[in-house]
Amino acid sequence: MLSVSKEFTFEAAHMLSEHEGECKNLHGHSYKLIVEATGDIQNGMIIDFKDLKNIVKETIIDKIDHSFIYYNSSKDDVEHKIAEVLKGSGKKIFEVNYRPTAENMAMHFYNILNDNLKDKGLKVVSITLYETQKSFAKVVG
Ligand SMILES: Nc1nc2c(c(=O)[nH]1)N=C([C@H](O)[C@H](O)COP(=O)(O)OP(=O)(O)OP(=O)(O)O)CN2
Ligand SMILES: [Zn+2]
Repeated sequence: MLSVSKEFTFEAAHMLSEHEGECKNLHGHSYKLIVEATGDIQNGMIIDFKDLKNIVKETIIDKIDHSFIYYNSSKDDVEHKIAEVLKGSGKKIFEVNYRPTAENMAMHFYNILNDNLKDKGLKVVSITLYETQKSFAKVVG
């Protein structure tokens, strides 16, 4: 199978309130997202890398970069208070209905991109999301 991939980076903060270790604290990551897509070849390309970049930027990166990833059904009141303060002062929040682990975020990004690329006759082969240099989650479609 022939595919194309593009890498993206973004910075974001989150907290894993249920985590028993350090990750229950508010902290940030320099995330790396790798998007792999496939489809028929037209003019020698599955999709122009520039077009793939624009889709991923518009649907994900621009919304999440330098944000607080806020789990809106968190059982942790502190998380809601942080989000409230940030929202109240016009700071950037990326609101989700799941605990923002690498696994859940990778699944969310897979669904967003699959929906968007479908219109162009393309399919997401895999989404890889690095949370740290050594830890990542991967979804294979
Ligand atoms: N399966 C998962 N485990 C953990 C996740 C996750 O999303 N999925 N996330 C975290 C924390 O967000 C944490 O910030 C990252 O954890 P970790 O890889 O342990 O980070 P370290 O930099 O400490 O890694 P080392 O390899 O030990 O340096 C926790 N777990
Ligand atoms: Zn983390």
